[in-house]
Amino acid sequence: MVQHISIGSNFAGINPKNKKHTQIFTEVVQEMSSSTEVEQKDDHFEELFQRLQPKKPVAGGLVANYQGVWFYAELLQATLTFQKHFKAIDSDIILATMAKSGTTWLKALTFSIVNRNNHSVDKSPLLFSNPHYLVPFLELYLYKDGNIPDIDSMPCPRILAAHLPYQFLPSSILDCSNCRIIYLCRNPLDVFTSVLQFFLQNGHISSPSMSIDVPFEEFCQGIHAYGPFWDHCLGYWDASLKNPQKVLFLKYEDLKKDINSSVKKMADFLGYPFSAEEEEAGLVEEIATLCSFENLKNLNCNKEGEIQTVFRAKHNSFFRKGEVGDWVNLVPPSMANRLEKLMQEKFGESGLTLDIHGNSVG
Ligand SMILES: Nc1ncnc2c1ncn2[C@@H]1O[C@H](COP(=O)(O)OS(=O)(=O)O)[C@@H](OP(=O)(O)O)[C@H]1O
Repeated sequence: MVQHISIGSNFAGINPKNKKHTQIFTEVVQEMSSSTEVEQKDDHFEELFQRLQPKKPVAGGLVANYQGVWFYAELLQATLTFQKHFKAIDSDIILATMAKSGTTWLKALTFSIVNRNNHSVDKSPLLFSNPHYLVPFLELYLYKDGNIPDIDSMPCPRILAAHLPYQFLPSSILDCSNCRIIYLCRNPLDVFTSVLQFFLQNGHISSPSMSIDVPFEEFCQGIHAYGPFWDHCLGYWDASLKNPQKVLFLKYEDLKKDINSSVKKMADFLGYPFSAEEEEAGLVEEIATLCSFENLKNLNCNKEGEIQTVFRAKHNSFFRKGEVGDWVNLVPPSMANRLEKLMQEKFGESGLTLDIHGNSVG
C-alpha cells in the first residue's frame, strides 16, 4: 500500500499562539510517521533477528547484537528502513545522542537557534509542543513500523534526531552531504540512572525496589539498546576529530556549566552565528532560559500527554531531574569506580575523557 501525504505546512508560517496552528506541529510529524509509504514487512526480518540470538536484559525487551550494536527488534527494523531510504541534503542538521544524554534539551536548543528569525522567543512553538515533535527521531519515530516518511516536504533546514551510532547513519549523511551533526554525550552513570528511571516511569520495568546489580552488569557489558556506550561516544568523537566542520561533539556537563557559551558554539557550528546586536539584546540568554529544564518541565505540553515512538513514553518522563551527578542516589561508589576504570580502559588513547563524578574534562 502506498499512501502519500504532502506536508505543506511551513513551520515558519505557524503562529504558536493559535491553538489550531500549534496542533499542526504535532499532527504534521505524527502524519509523517504514520501515513506515508509503508514498506512491506520483510518475512526474513524475524528470521534474521532470531539468528542473532537475542537476549532479554532485565530492563526493556529482547535485544540482539547486530554488527556490534545492541538493538530491540523494532529498532533494528526501523534502522534498516531508515538506512535504505533516507537521502540527506546539505542543509540537514542531525542531532545524535545515546538515549538519556540530554536529547530533548539539544532538540529544544537547536530548534530555537535555527528558527530564531521565524519566531520570537515568547512565541516559540516550544511553548506549545514537546520538543520531540518539533525535531522528530528518525529510526525511533519517522521510520518505525516500515514507514517511509515524505520528509522531502519538511521545511529546510530539516532538524532530525537519531540515537544511532555514527557508523549506522546512512551513507548519504556520512559521505555525500555537507549536513551537520551535533553529538551530545553525558557521563555514563547519569545515563544509566536516567534510563532506569525512565523505564520505571513509563512502566517498562515494574519494581522500583529492583536491584541494580544485573542491569549495571549488562551496562558494563554494553548490553543495552544502542550499546555499548563507549563505542557510541568514540564513533562520534573520532568523527569530530577527523571532520570538525561536520561533527560537533558536546558534553551535557559542559552545557550545564555554561549554557550561553554552548548556545553560541552551536550557532557558530551550524552557520547561524549570533550577531553583535542579537548578543547585546540578550537573545542567547533568552534561548537558554526558554530551553532550560525548569522552563520546559513546567509547560503544559510537557506535563501532559504521551508520545508513541517505537515505545510509548509520557511527555513528563523526558524531564526528571536534569542534574549532573544524580547517579549517587542509585549507584554505590564501588560500582561507580568500576565503570570509571572501564571507561578509561575503553577510551584509551583516544583523547576522550568523561569525568563520571560529574565534572567535565577533556
Ligand atoms: N532542558 C533540559 N536541561 C537539562 N536536562 C534536561 C533537559 N530536558 C531534559 N533533561 C534531562 O535529560 C534526560 C533525558 O534524556 P534525553 O532527553 O536524552 O531522553 S531521550 O533519549 O530523548 O529519551 C533526563 O535526565 P534525568 O533527569 O537525569 O533523568 C532529563 O531530565
